[in-house]
Amino acid sequence: MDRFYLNNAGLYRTLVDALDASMPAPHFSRHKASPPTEEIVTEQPNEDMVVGVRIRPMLENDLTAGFPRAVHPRARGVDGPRNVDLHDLYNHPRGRPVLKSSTHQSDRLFDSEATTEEIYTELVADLVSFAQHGGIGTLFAYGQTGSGKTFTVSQLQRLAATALLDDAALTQRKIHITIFDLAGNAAFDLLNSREPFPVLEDSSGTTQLAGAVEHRVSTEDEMLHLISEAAEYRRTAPTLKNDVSSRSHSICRIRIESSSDTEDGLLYLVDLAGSEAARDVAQHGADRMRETKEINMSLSVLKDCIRGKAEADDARARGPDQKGNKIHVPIRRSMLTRVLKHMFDPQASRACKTVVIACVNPSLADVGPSKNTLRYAEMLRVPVPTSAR
Ligand SMILES: Nc1ncnc2c1ncn2[C@@H]1O[C@H](COP(=O)(O)OP(=O)(O)OP(=O)(O)O)[C@@H](O)[C@H]1O
Repeated sequence: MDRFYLNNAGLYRTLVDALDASMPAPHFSRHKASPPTEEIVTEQPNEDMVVGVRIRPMLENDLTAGFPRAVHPRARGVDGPRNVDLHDLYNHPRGRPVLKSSTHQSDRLFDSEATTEEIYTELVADLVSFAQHGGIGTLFAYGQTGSGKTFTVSQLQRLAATALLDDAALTQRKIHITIFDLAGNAAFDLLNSREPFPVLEDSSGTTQLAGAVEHRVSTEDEMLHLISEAAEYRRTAPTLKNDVSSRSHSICRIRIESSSDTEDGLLYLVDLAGSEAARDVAQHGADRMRETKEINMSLSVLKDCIRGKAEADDARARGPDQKGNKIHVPIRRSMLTRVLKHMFDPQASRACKTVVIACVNPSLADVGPSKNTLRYAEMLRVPVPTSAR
């Protein structure tokens, strides 16, 4: 496929340049929330579940190989700067290759030149403050291997550490950090030499990280040091797209002790394992194939849980006779969703806010996985009703 793209790079550029950027491209259908009821219900984006897209810059090896850029922010003024255009090239059996374009929606878009500081300010600072006030804030970075997830999350961890330990009011409160890896059905403590530990459920159904060491931190330097130590222990393996690809989900959990009787605030920063195409692992044998299958399964369960919870909330907000309680959220189907059960459990009482950053590599070489990432991101967006009369 790479050869096909490179051989037709000139034609591809001509076809993309000839497009009218102000016209919306046909976009993939997005799964809608529940069908309308007799009441009039207006919808707005779900503020508790924000989906952003980060387009990483083209890297030196994409540019030197000659791959054009295939992912672009939609021109401002038509459907706003939040949407992304993606142009793929298809081999036509009876003629020259044809361009197939699609537009994908997001709540917030960060193009290649955006800095992680901007992402922090616009999306993550709110989660940190929410956790400081006793809520549970969770950030996920999702995307194909080599799309910039680890780059993004590692910088966000540092920015969050600075914000938390810079805050004078908070220095009175105790802050604890745990960083661990989930690979298949096993959990490993990245702040204890990658020691495995069990994930258990207590009698009240709450997930417990039995044996994972929680470190109390009092200064920014202490926290940054622990974050660097954990990065050293992360499980990585080379893929076609990334020499140090993360083959596990890495979870940084920061607990902020409450100063009153209320529950402690929690902040989860999750760097998900790269969704990797089968062709990337084919040359690495059966173990890697199994690992990739497990990763893709857990990412699919994560999507089902995020959607299931949002749909249950949505149905409940639409009225008591809706089927909110009957929507199945498959929390138990993967270790990742069991660990993050608090987010998905329709019966959970604690307030949660979630941000997903879908990371994409803009190169034409990765256009297929980028499309999958953008579709995945769209599926996580479940609008909420704002009013009913
Ligand atoms: N916004 C960015 N600016 C500059 N370089 C970036 C950016 N995002 C990613 N990169 C670079 O791209 C490469 C791949 O990034 P990274 O390792 O974060 O990908 P990943 O999505 O975590 O991959 P995997 O899932 O395989 O672990 C790295 O060399 C990283 O430095």
